[in-house]
Amino acid sequence: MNVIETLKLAKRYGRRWALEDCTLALPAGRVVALVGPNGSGKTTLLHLAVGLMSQTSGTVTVLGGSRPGSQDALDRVGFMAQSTALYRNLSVEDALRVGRNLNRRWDNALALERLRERDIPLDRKVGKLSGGQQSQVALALVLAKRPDLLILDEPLAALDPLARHEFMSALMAAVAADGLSVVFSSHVVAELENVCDHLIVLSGGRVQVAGDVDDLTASHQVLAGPAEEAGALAASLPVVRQQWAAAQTQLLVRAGSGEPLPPGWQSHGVGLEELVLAYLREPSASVLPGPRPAATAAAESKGAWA
Ligand SMILES: Nc1ncnc2c1ncn2[C@@H]1O[C@H](COP(=O)(O)OP(=O)(O)OP(=O)(O)O)[C@@H](O)[C@H]1O
Repeated sequence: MNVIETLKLAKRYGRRWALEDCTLALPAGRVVALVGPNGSGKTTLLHLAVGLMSQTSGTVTVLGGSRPGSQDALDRVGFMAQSTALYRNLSVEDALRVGRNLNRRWDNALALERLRERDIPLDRKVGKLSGGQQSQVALALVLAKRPDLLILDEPLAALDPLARHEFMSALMAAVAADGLSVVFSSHVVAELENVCDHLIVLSGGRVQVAGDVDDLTASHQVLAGPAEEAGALAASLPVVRQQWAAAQTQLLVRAGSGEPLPPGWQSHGVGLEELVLAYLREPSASVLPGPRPAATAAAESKGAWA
């Protein structure tokens, strides 16, 4: 099952396209990182997936075919907006009460346990808590919905490094305990490595990279060697990014040809951060090896997109 599936999804604000020709299939059971520069369309994509706005064209479904905003999706999708969107004048206890009244699958005991573990006082007004505590309250509330899919829009943006670490630990513990699927957008590229197992990079409203992290890192490598031979080598390989340092050149390439490297050249593997930064710096480079959405396959078999 795909937890989010889009087919040629597009959104226009006035005359400006925020998202274009977006075809994705995000498999269940993964922690998906959605990365891209400011204004690349991350929030737009997430808001379309939770049904907070409607698309200009194309389709989007969640959890194997539900329409965003439908009762099934409302019950099973948890969403944490960019600004945690809590009522600042409510006490934590009252925020729990509101959640309990609004959600059919609400697990109050789970929320209380999470808050107690983090020493968050239930009688304190949400607005009087620190930013880190507020994000922990928001996480406790959204997890109390017992979602099958959790969508988080830049959950780390306002947090210091320690609070970021605590937030991600709490999130990963919940993923391990409940097996839920997570999609989150983030600018904190350095911290994705140990967290996500699927990656989407958006650039200028278009999908630039999509795939499982293991596949992406296995299908790229860095070649380093003398600058004078770099041109000929680069011409024969799919180069994502080329960098120069003194007499050395580094090429980040997609799966090499298997041909032996010229003398003086070495290759090594690539980490997720290096890979993401290379694609962010080269918006014209693209790799889309992710699984084909079922909807795409169905449409193609009917000749709809021929
Ligand atoms: N309500 C709106 N009205 C008009 N244009 C909008 C609106 N919301 C977003 N946009 C534009 O759509 C594009 C994509 O915005 P979006 O917020 O989806 O990007 P983002 O990748 O989430 O950015 P950031 O990382 O800064 O949060 C941007 O050019 C933005 O200016």
